[in-house]
Amino acid sequence: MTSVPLPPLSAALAQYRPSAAATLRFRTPSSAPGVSASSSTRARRFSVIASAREMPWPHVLTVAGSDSSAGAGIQADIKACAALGAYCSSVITAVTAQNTVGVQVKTGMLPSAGVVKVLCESLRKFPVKALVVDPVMVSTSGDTLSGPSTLATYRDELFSMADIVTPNVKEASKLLGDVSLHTISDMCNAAESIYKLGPKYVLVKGGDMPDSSDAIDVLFDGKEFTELRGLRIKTRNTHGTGCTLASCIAAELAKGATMLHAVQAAKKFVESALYHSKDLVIGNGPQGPFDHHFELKSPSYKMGSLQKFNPDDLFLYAVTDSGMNKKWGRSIKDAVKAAIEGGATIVQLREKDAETREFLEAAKACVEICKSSGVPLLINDRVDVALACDADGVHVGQSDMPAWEVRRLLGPGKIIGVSCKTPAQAEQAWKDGADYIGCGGVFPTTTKANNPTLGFEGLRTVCLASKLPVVAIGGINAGNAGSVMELGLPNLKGVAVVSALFDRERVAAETRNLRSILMKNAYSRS
Ligand SMILES: Cc1ncc(COP(=O)(O)OP(=O)(O)O)c(N)n1
Ligand SMILES: Cc1nc(C(=O)O)sc1CCOP(=O)(O)O
Ligand SMILES: [Mg+2]
Repeated sequence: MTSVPLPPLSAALAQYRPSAAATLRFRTPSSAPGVSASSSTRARRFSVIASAREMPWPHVLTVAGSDSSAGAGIQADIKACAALGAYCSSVITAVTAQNTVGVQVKTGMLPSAGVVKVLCESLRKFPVKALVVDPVMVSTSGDTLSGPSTLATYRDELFSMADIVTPNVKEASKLLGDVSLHTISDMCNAAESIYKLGPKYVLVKGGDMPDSSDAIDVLFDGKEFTELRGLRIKTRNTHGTGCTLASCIAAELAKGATMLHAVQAAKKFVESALYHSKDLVIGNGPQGPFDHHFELKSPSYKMGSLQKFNPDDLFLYAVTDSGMNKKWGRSIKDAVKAAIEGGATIVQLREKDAETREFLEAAKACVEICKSSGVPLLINDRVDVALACDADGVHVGQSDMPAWEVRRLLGPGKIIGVSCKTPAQAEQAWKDGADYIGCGGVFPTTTKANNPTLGFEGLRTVCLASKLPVVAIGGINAGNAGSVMELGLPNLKGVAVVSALFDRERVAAETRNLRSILMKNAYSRS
C-alpha cells in the first residue's frame, strides 16, 4: 500500500456553492468478488455526497479510497455516478493494491522519480502486452506537474519500455530541453527526437498549437509521419483530454487494434465527447471537464444502437437523379418514398441540375420521409444543403470538398462517404474521418460522364486496402448485382444504384426486386 496525503477537503468542496447541501456518509469497505484485497482496504472509507441544487449538473463529491482493480472504491463511485447521470469528483484517502488478472497499462501522472523507478522495476518483472505512456508533466491548463528528476527518469528508463508516448507540445518541448514548437514540422522533429529515446511510437498532440482551425497530431513510427487531423471544438471543457486520449488508445490496443487504428479511434472519441460537452457547465473555473458518457444520451443509443452509422445500411443504396425522375414525371420526394417502400436501406440526393432553393425544399421533405422510416439520407456534394436540411450526411468525390473539411463543417455525428478508385484514396478517406467508401465504376455507366470503369479487380483492390466499409457503384442492376456481392469481400457492404431504380417506371417494384436478389445472395453466403 502507498499512502498519499489527503488533499484539503475544502479545496474539493470549493466548487460547490454555499447553498449546496453536503451529507457525510460513512461506509466500511467491501471487497469485490474475486478480488484479493490488501490490508489497506480495511481502512475506513467514507463518502461525502453533496447535492448541489443550484448547479446545472448533478454533482457528487466522493471521499474514499482508490481500488486499483476498479471494482470498488473511488473508481466504482465514479462509474456509479456516471451511470446515473451525475458528475463525480473525488478526494482519495488511501491507495490500495488489489488484483485481478490481465494487464494493459496506461500511465498517467507519476509524481516523483521514485515512483517512475518503481513502475519501471514492476514492468521489468511483469511485462505487459501494451504500455501507453502519457508523460503528464504539463496540464492542459499549463501547470507544470513534474520536476527535472522525474523528467530524466521518464527519458532514461520508462520511454524505452513504451509502445507509445503521447506528449502534448508543451510536454514534448520540456522533454527536449525547452525547444520551441510552433509548426507541424517542429512537431515532426520533436516526435523523431523522442522516438530516439526508445518508444515504438510517438504521438505529439497539437491541440494546444495556436492559430489552427484543426487539432493536428503527429504520429511517428520510426519511419513515417502520419498527420492526424481532428476538429478543434470551441469549448472550455477540455480538462482531461490528454488522460482520456491515452486511456482510449490503451483500450483500443487491449481490444486488438493496430496502433494507427487505436490512435484514430481515440481521437474520434475525444472529439465526439468534446463536441457533445461543449456547452456543459461544471464548476466556475476557466477549464471544465467533459462528459465521457455522452453516448448514453444520444437518441441512437436509446434506440439500441451506439453507432451513428451502421455499415449494413449500405446494403441497397438508392442514389437519385433529377433528370431521370423528371423524365418519368415524378418529384424527388415521390422517388425517395418509392425507393424506401421498395426496401432501400440508405438514400442519397444527387441532384446535379437543381437550383439551390428548390433542392433545399425537396431535401427537407425527404429528410422527414427518411427520418420517419429510419433510413439515413445523404446529400451529394452540397455540404450547405446538408447543413440546412439537417441531413444525416454528405457524399463527396475526389474533386469535391475534402472529407476532413466536410467533417470539420458537419461535426462528428454525421455520415461522410467518399468516392475512391485507388488504395491511396481509400487510405486518405479513412485518415480524413470518412465513414464509408463508394467504389466504382464497377461496370460502364452512362449516368456519370467519363467515369473510368474499374471492373471487379479494381473494386477488389480498393476493398482489400480499405479500412472502411465499401459500397460498389456504376452500372449495377438486377442482372449483375449478385455477381458483385459474390466477390465475397468482407467490407463490401452493398451496391449503390441510380438508373436501375430511377430510370424506370416503377421505382418501388424495381427496388424490391433488387433487394430480393441481394438478400438471396446474402443468405447463400451466411
Ligand atoms: C455511393 C456513391 N459513390 C460514388 C459516388 C460518386 O461521387 P462523385 O465522385 O463525387 O461523383 P458525383 O456523384 O458527384 O458525380 C456517389 N455519388 N455515391
Ligand atoms: C454517381 C456515380 N459514381 C460513380 C463512380 O464510379 O464513382 S458511377 C456513378 C453513376 C452510377 O449510376 P448507375 O447506377 O446508373 O450506373
Ligand atoms: Mg461529387
